Amino acid sequence: MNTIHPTTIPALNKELGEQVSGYINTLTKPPGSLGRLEELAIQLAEMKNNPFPKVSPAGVLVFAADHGIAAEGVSAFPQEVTEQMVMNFLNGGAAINVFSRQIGAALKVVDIGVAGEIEHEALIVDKVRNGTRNFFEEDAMTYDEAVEAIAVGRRQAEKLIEEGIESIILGEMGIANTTSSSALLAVLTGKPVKDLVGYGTGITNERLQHKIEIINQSIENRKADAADPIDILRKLGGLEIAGMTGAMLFAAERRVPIILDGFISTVAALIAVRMAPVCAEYMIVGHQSVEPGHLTAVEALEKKPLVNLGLRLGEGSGAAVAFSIIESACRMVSEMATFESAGISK
Ligand SMILES: O=C(O)c1ccc[n+]([C@@H]2O[C@H](COP(=O)([O-])O)[C@@H](O)[C@H]2O)c1
Ligand SMILES: Cc1cc2nc[nH]c2cc1C
Repeated sequence: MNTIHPTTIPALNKELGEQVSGYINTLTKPPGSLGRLEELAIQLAEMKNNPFPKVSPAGVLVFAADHGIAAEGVSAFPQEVTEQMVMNFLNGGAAINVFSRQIGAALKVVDIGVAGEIEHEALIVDKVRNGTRNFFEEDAMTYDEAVEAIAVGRRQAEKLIEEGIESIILGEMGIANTTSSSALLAVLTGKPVKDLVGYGTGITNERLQHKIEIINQSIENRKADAADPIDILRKLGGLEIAGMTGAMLFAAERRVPIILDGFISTVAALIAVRMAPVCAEYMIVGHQSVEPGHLTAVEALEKKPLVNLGLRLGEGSGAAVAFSIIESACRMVSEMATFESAGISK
């Protein structure tokens, strides 16, 4: 049996945070006037153990996988779209390609569990299996498969971090993964499914009711142990979700700031945090997704999204758009003049 890699995530350097907070008050602006940018700058300094942290260049890791639960008619799109969108990522035409180029981020696409076989020189194939099983009928993954998918995430994050990225965005692509994420979140938080489920890629109201019923019945069928994040993940999860969880744990171990995207990414984050609570300290929620469960997941992490732009795409797109705000926080500390250096009276 595979075993989960033990995590050794360092605590934040709070003492340095205090010093950076003092320094920010010497910059040429009324104290506190840069609001959340000031909080971000302090949090990043504490994460990176550096008073002048950098988040550029960012790395974007997109994990793609299929879901057996798609067979229950829970998405507005057919399963093949997962594979087709992977080709679009590889050809540079998806939203995440555009936004990654805009922020100068390296983008890697990992096939961790797409149903079909995709061949492309730029695709990282690190596949655990060809999609999860239909969790309405059986466990989505075996214990070994879930642990392997987490290990894939760790391995791919390590490769990207070794290339010198200063922050990481985890994105995903997987038709039906809002169904999986809603089921995971319901068991993780104990909240009613109907309060968490949304339209995903754009289903009708009628289908939404069907999606809620499928999730409720699946939760009853699978009987996941609410106190065991791996049991929940393997029974109701997705391979790309497990991959993101593993990548987040690894990034936190290396003190690399993690920028969360939407609903699926934040549910993966909550699993990582249930496995290793200190991991939450390394996370920043980039944006608030339209998917209703997202806010529940964000609140469970005790976070606040940076922006709300009405996005519900996934791929890491919202995190990439929010990245510039985080970059501004870094530049504020490293580039602004102090009252003393600028000769301005306090
Ligand atoms: O990130 C989000 O908040 C988000 C919200 C709704 C949909 N998505 C994306 O849409 C796909 C899942 O939607 P669905 O309807 O097939 O479950 C998957 O590829 C996600 O990346 C993503
Ligand atoms: C076209 C399309 C693009 C996506 N990107 C992430 N999830 C997606 C789902 C669909 C349907």
